[in-house]
Amino acid sequence: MSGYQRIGIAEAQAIAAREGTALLDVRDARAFAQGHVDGARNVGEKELPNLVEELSKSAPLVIYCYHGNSSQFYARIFAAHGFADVYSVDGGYEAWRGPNAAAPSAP
Ligand SMILES: O=S(=O)([O-])[S-]
Repeated sequence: MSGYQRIGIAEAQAIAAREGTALLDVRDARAFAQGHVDGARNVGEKELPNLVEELSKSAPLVIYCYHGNSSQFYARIFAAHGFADVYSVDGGYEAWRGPNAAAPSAP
């Protein structure tokens, strides 16, 4: 099957926790530096050609952005390059971090 799936946060968290899953954060570097999901890798459009060569096409690939729109753009591209298990996270990072995460926690 080609294409990608849109998934919610609970499913995204479950898939991201699986061994071998690649988790991509496609927001800008500044947003990533301010906070991101553990284990995520920050990537941009320029890196797409390298990523389609580098990442496993059979391993799950979970992509999130700010709200779940641009991650679909990336997901479509990976799927078109033969990635079999591609997910775009509905709600993006904003949903993933949850309503209680607005303020960074102080040490
Ligand atoms: O990152 S976004 O396209 O969902 S605003």
